[in-house]
Amino acid sequence: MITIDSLTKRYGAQLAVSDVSFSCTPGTVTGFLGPNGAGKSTTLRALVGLATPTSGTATIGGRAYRDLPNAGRQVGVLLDAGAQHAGRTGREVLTLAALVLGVGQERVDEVLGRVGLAGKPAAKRVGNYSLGMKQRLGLAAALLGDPQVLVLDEPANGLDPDGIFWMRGLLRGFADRGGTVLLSSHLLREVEAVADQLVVIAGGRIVARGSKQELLGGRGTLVRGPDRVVLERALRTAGIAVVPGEGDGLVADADPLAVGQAVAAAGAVLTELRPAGGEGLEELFRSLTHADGSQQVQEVAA
Ligand SMILES: Nc1ncnc2c1ncn2[C@@H]1O[C@H](COP(=O)(O)OP(=O)(O)OP(=O)(O)O)[C@@H](O)[C@H]1O
Repeated sequence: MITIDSLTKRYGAQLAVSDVSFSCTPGTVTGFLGPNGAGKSTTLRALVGLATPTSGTATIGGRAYRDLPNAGRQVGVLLDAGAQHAGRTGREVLTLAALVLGVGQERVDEVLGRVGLAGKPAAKRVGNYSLGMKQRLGLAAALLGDPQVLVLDEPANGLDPDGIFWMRGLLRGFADRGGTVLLSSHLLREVEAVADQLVVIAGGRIVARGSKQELLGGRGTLVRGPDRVVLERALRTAGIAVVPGEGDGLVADADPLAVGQAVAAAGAVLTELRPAGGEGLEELFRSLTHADGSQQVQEVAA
């Protein structure tokens, strides 16, 4: 269990993180989302003892990271994949890490295979690795101690689509076996496919938090047709409440099957029928990641 409680971190006059609270439970993947400079890395660094909170706490299993006995056996951390020693081979990096952690050398081969670096890639110098290979090596190092918790900062950076798909499977499997995963990203869609819980940060503050279902699932069914008035009448006649949706759409308070049946019974025409929702968080996210880099912080119901 990861618990971030009223965490605030200042760097001089710069308030990097302000009163951030959330928790991550075993068996789940939590996506920690926010635009560049939002405070994700600072929060993760405070969690693993690399930044000292100005106030508040960040704990794992109720203890500060630096108070955990042999922390690497309990928490796998990947913060900066580029930080590996460029002159060592991938295998050497892991062999040294295994010595420090006190795990057997057979674990090195095991994790190399698990991240797809077994064989020739493991014998290459890290300086010659692509960013995607460095991410895989960083993940191998995080998994080496067979931890129950993973803390990963932008782990999909540099991975190609196959690599991203592979990583999702790995993280999902880790959580399904009871592990706790906290991963940061600045891309909503990247974590949506794997996370159960989402925490959105902007300008150092939490702006949305909840299960993926709550934040993206939305409620009701979005419908659109060539004649909005006819469509609305058909739904109301069937006893289905209707409110205006995005653009010229309508959001009906019923599941897609009931909505489709009501519309068919009235002989009305549909051009779109789908579960409503997601627009709120999408919209918030878009407004937080303007192309000009400006940020607007909005409070949304969490
Ligand atoms: N060591 C530091 N000294 C001064 N300011 C810092 C330091 N580290 C981070 N900051 C500032 O704190 C804020 C949050 O930065 P942080 O790196 O946590 O954001 P982030 O969400 O991880 O961004 P990115 O997606 O770009 O990595 C930024 O304004 C950043 O400039």
